[in-house]
Amino acid sequence: MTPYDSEQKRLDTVLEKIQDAKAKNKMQQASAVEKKADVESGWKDVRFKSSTYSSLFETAMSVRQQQQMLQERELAMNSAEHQAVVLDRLTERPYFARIDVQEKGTEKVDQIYIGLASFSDGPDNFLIYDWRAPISSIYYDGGLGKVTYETPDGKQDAEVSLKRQFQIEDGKIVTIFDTDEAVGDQMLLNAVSGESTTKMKSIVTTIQKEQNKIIRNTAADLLFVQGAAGSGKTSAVLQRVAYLLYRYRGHLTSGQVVLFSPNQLFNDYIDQVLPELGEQNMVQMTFYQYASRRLPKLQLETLQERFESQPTGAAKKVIDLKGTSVYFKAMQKYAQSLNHANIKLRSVKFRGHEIISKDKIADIYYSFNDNYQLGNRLHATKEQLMKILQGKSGNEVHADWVENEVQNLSKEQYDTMLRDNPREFDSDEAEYKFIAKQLVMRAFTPVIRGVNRNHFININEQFVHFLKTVPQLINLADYGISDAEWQAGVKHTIEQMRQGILPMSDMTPYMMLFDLIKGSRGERDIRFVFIDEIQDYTPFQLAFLKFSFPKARFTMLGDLNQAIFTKENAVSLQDELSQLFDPEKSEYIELTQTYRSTQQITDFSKDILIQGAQIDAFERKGALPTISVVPTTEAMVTGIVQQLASNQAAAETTAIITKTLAEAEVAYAALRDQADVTIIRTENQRLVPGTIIVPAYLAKGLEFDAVIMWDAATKVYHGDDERQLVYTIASRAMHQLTIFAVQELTPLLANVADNLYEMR
Ligand SMILES: Nc1ncnc2c1ncn2[C@@H]1O[C@H](COP(=O)(O)OP(=O)(O)OP(=O)(O)O)[C@@H](O)[C@H]1O
Repeated sequence: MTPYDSEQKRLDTVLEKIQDAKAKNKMQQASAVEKKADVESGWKDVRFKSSTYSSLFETAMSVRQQQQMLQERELAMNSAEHQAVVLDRLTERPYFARIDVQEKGTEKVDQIYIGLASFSDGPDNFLIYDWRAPISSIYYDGGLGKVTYETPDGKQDAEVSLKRQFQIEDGKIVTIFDTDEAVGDQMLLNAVSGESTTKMKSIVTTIQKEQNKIIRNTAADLLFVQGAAGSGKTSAVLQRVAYLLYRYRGHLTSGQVVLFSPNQLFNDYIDQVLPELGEQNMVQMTFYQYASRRLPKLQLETLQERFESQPTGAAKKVIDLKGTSVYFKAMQKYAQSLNHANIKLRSVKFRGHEIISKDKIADIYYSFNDNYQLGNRLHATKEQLMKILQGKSGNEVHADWVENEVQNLSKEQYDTMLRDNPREFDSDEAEYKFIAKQLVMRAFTPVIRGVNRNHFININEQFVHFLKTVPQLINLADYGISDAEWQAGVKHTIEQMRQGILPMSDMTPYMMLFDLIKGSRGERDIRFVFIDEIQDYTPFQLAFLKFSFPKARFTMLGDLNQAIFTKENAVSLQDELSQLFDPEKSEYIELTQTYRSTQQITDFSKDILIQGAQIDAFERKGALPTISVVPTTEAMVTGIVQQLASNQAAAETTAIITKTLAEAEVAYAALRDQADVTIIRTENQRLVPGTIIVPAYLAKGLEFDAVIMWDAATKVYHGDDERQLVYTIASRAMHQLTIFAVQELTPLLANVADNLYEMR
């Protein structure tokens, strides 16, 4: 029998067993549904009686029991349902690889078939191994011969005698491919040659050795991945989430994994990968969304505003300082000092009148001894304030307004207030008192809530006070900032805050200061935090995130070549991180091989950079990028329309990438009557199939078959600090890169070697 025949025979057997399992699963599901229906009918027996406290308690118990039973049944049903989904998936594609392994010390050679999920027809008889199982790692890690792999019990030695890859379609083996390398190049080429879609796909069959390291790392507190554009950072990290959910099954849920992504479009782009792998998506958000959730009342500067404001001179220096770890430390020092003086307060008011003055609150706040931490101090202050409020509310019963309100109650209102209370009072006075007390309590509720929510801390004033104190905490001259320049910055922030706006550079410090005053202990439930495009975060933001998720392990991905916001700061990022995380528990991995683009596009993009990190193109041939310098915008539009038609004929999805939103609008106005185009204006928009027009800062992390760069002229891209932006734009293209410039090509592209592009 040829290997092909014997593999097909085995496949037939496995598929049959999967069918059997499906039939069994159907029965389990039916019985789970039945049981759930039984429980649901039990609701009829739950009586709602509430005339006395004890019967209320009894009802609650019985409801609780019903809920618990329902939950259990639902769980059984879900796991049966989940199993059904897994079985369906396995029917479609049972496995994609096989390795023959002999573990050290044993005689037997095991045939390990690897697929998206495990499948066994009896205890310990695995017909398919999950790609995340410890032994499956061998497949990704190396070729034939001696190998070592990690198991939960430590390292295991083994010998690999066969590595085989399969392509299976509709239950038939289409190709078999034996290899002695990690993952055969041919297979990888097949995988990356496909056309782009609006959704990212999983890379489970072709994970590369270096990526496998990222995916399976469980030891590091900080895993830092530097990788060129298109080197599969995002892909690896999504596989890593799937791996972690598998590895810590039962102890980790997808809700305890957070991914900070560059923009909402990117969230959209990647949201199918985990479901495709049979897992639920983790929590995904942008830093901006995170901040907005925490500061709902303030209007935060948006990505567009941040990108397009491009401050220079002193303003830029001030902003840069606010992103440093020095600033972070200064803030911590400042917060400490609040234990002794300068806490900014607001009086507590009741019905428009001050009932506890700022001075009184300050007296309380500073009445606790020196070893109180800020959090305890605040807590103890709150307790005192509550006591005071309790006393005040007792006295308030006799106030005139209460008497007035009691008089003005309608009969319905009055009766509602008496509901569930014995109607007989000893005296009219007792009844009056009862009603009055309720009115007072109702009026005090917002006051109590306000105290509970720390409204007596004047965080805005406190923040401004911090800003004003900075010159005493940091030697501004070290950052080339004069006192006057700093004060001008403070003034700007105050003006913005008066309008309810918080500038981007103040956003994180503001949250941090409030957290410090509250003694916040962070979100301790979150176990893994992923940050994509790390080069766009400031050291302050990273320190803040570490503080906000104290129990989490961090995976940070970035490409220092693509730092479009922080620019030159990016290089020092690694040093900064070593201050935040124990170097012993930090791991740095570099991905240099790129998969996204053709060799021609990668070589071209690479040449845009000066002193860029290493980039190795994957050998996939394509057309040279083209550059057209045209006399007018009209000529550019004509050229783009032609290019779009030719891309469309080749079934390539195109993105027209502009520098700013304003340019995107110009492009859209010029093109919309001549071609079918959609403009992406904000990060909250959905990605759609077809040609899109998008500003560069929203295209981060995305990829397209073809990219057309809108107006790469000198007047648009002038500064050397825009080099990374140009690189980011060029590296979004998979197969085709077309660049237009009106009148004069930007010097940032003029230096690219002549043989790397075609001039049109
Ligand atoms: N091992 C792999 N097998 C097949 N395809 C891969 C592999 N790794 C990456 N790719 C593909 O390469 C492309 C780029 O990957 P990805 O978007 O993860 O890169 P990235 O490093 O996050 O890029 P960027 O920094 O530019 O956002 C994707 O289409 C992805 O599917």
